[in-house]
Amino acid sequence: MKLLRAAPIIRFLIPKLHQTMSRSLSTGVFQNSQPLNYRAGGRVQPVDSVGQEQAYEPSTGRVIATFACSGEKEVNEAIQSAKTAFKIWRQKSGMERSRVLLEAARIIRERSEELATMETINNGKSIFEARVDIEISWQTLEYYAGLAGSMAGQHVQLPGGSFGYTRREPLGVCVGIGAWNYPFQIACWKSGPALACGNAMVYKPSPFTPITVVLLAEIFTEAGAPPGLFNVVQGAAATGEFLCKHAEVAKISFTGSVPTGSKIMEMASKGIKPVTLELGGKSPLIIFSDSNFDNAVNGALMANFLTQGQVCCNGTRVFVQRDILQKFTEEVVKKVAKIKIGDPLLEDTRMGPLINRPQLEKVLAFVKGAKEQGVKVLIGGEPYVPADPKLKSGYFMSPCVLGECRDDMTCVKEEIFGPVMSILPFDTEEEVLERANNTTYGLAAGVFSRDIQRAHRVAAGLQAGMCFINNYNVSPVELPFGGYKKSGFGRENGQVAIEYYSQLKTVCVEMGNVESVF
Ligand SMILES: NC(=O)C1=CN([C@@H]2O[C@H](COP(=O)(O)OP(=O)(O)OC[C@H]3O[C@@H](n4cnc5c(N)ncnc54)[C@H](O)[C@@H]3O)[C@@H](O)[C@H]2O)C=CC1
Ligand SMILES: C[N+](C)(C)CCCC(=O)O
Repeated sequence: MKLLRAAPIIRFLIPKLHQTMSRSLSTGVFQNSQPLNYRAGGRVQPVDSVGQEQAYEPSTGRVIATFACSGEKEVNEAIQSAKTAFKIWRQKSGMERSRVLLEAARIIRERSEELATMETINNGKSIFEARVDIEISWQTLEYYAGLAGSMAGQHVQLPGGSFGYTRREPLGVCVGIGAWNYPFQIACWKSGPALACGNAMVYKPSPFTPITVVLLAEIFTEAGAPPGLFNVVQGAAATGEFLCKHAEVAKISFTGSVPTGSKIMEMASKGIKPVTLELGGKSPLIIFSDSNFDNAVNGALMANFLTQGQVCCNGTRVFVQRDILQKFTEEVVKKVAKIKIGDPLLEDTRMGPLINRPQLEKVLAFVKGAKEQGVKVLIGGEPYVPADPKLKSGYFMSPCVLGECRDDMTCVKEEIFGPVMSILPFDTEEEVLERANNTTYGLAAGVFSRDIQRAHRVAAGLQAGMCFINNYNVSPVELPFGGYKKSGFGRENGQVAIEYYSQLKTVCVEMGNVESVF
């Protein structure tokens, strides 16, 4: 059982366990030729537009898709398409919805190599990681398929034979707005519970990663979803705003940065629409000297370098108890030096390029600023040019570890969203807890210790929605995920996500006569 849950990570760490499948695509060849909008059960060109965007293959810098950003009319078309499907879908029993989700999960599993390849081409993460993302994605749909059949209300007996009952009802047309770091997985984290509860969805991926979400839309249709149940519009902020302001949208679920989250909440407030916000973080990872040393080192790597460090829940502030600081730092640096950077579609690559040039420049500027503030760059933090000539225009950098950091430095306070780990020494539990919590964010946190009482005590004291003990960045779909403080609110995954995609109706039934007071 334990092994099953840990399967993605084990595969990640022990590559040979995964069967290499033949792949028709290699880096530097994919070119999108199909429409990227999806509504009423098919790919369409948008009926109007607000500008144009280009999507890149980050490992080569090539443009792989040029597309129109959906305008107000197209957004409305997608919402009307969702409304049509909602009328059919809301009438289905939980078991009927479950079957569609299970079939979608099966198709994703069957096509996982193709989906992982496309995710790698458009996002830049290594094929190894993309496979894990796809695995988490179908597991999400399976999990919510499992819950769909058992969603139920409550029956309450009242005096005189009267009674009441509650019905768990869908919200209607839900909007999902996604980030570029986990394009397919984020779409599954949102659509899984949304559809299980009987809603329809209009989804807007990040304009940097428009490709794989449309494949998900096709998969839902193939799995038997009514046309319009899951629609895709493409574009950036303007398209997102049309969605958030639309009167017929019942709920918005957003993953992205804090400033955008704040704007979305503001727009949603005008229509009294509920929102789920999965925002950024600057999460602490606390390593006590009594930890299992190798696990702690591996935990710090998992907390910082997945998806080139572009992960909202990354544990980028690594607090290390002073007596093991030197040994820990040396071991981390030794392991970081071995991370294989390069073509993300190659089996042995563990780090691909960042998402785009501005992101690369932003991250390198953080490292430069950190140096100016007095940190010691222990390794990396430089642009990286792979030997393969086709990768010379890719957005690569070497993974970076910063030593001699202080809590007041910019690199320790701000979300970098790149492969940069800051190491900070500490002495006592009380001190480290206070420093760990001294941030406006609260998405995740981690603690490594062999002292179980201390580990649980520290986890209880950490102001973060997702706390890991003796591991980091595993994400079983069964467990709720979401933030405290400015990292957002609402939860994805776990049973609780149902609460965020449904509403409760109370029906009060009188079995006697109406006793009027008039
Ligand atoms: N917490 C997380 O998982 C993520 C955090 N970030 C952080 O945000 C920084 C900027 O990345 P972006 O992709 O620009 O993030 P963003 O927050 O601007 O974009 C996320 C999504 O929101 C959409 N969007 C942007 N403005 C909008 C608006 N006014 N109304 C509705 N939708 C809107 C975007 O098109 C995208 O689909 C990154 O460097 C990183 O620091 C980015 C992506 C994910
Ligand atoms: C899968 N995991 C835990 C590494 C990251 C998921 C959160 C995100 O969208 O950044």
